[in-house]
Amino acid sequence: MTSLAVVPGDGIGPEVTREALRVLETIAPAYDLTFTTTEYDLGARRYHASGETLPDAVLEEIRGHDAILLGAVGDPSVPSGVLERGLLLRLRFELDHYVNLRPSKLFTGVPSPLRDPGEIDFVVVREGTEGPYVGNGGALRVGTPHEIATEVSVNTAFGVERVVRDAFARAAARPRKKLTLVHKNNVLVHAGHLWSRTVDRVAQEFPDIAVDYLHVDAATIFLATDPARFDVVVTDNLFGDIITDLAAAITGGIGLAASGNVNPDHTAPSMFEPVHGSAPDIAGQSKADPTAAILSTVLLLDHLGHADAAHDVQQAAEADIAERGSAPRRTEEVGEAIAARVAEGVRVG
Ligand SMILES: NC(=O)c1ccc[n+]([C@@H]2O[C@H](COP(=O)([O-])OP(=O)(O)OC[C@H]3O[C@@H](n4cnc5c(N)ncnc54)[C@H](O)[C@@H]3O)[C@@H](O)[C@H]2O)c1
Ligand SMILES: CC(C)[C@H](C(=O)O)[C@@H](O)C(=O)O
Ligand SMILES: [Mg+2]
Repeated sequence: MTSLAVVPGDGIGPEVTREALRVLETIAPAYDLTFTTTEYDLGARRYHASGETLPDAVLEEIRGHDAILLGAVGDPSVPSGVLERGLLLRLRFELDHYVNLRPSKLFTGVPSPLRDPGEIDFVVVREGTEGPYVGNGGALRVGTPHEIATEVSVNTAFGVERVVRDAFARAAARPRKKLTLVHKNNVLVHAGHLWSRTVDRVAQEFPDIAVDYLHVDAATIFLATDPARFDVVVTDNLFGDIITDLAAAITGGIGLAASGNVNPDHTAPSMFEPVHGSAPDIAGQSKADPTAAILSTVLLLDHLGHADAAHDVQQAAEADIAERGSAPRRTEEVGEAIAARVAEGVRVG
């Protein structure tokens, strides 16, 4: 019995989460899995009704689950940052999701905007609990011409080392055995040198891994011109946020990009969600591609130790992606098609 906390959230979040759950329910019987789901009404509606973003008691309830499936958070009716920080980042921080795992693969049949993309298959290991995201800042003389705003990036030896170790272990398990540190150590010398020194030190324990370094600005050049050079990328919270939207764009779009907020030590449930946001511009119109949410369930299944089930869902999604034409499909059509392929694969297998 696997207990899932489900946070559909805002905008297209509920639309894509519904399809992800449909696929999980389809794969479950083939592997004798049982998912019990508890849905949490968190996001803009709750905020307007009660002023709450993530009450402590709800956080503790969520903590009691095996994993979390999240849709997206954020709404134009709520001041920017309230839900993003108060709900999404709070979950990542409180549940110690220090590995934000974001795989990027150019699937067969997907047109890349790059003229000559080559083979794109890399994973970004984005630090998830530190950096400029920690909320260490403030503003003075707000609204005056003399306003001063700070947002201090916090990087600890402990936090950097644990995510760097995780990235090396992932690189060691992949055939190309390459790790690229992406930072900006020519300018952000305090944080950057901590990251570089940590990578150099941990590298000594992984002599088979080829280690590379790119400044983040140059990394965007290579993501657009030679993405095949990347295998495992390790980077800080903010750089990882930015380069993974670019990574999604070069591999067919944000509708295909999955992520896991992973607590590798299993001291709290990990959380799986598409890389994209609540997309208010298309919300409520069944236009959202649920593939990213469905591929996030692959990461969820893998994390919970159900590699075979994960493989089946991945295959079903990739088969659908390979054969989808350019005609727009409704959100539920895509979910139903992938679920049907899961069911078919299950029957055949
Ligand atoms: N993890 C999250 O919950 C998360 C991630 C990013 C942004 N956000 C929040 O979402 C809100 C909107 O942010 P944004 O506009 O910068 O980013 P966004 O990812 O929501 O949308 C960017 C563009 O991509 C499109 N898009 C996104 N997902 C899609 C899908 N599944 N299928 C088809 N098209 C899709 C949107 O229509 C939009 O044009 C903000 O409140 C932001 O803070 C939340
Ligand atoms: C909404 C925001 C807090 C979030 C982030 O910056 O991590 C989002 O952009 C993402 O990529 O998951
Ligand atoms: Mg982002």
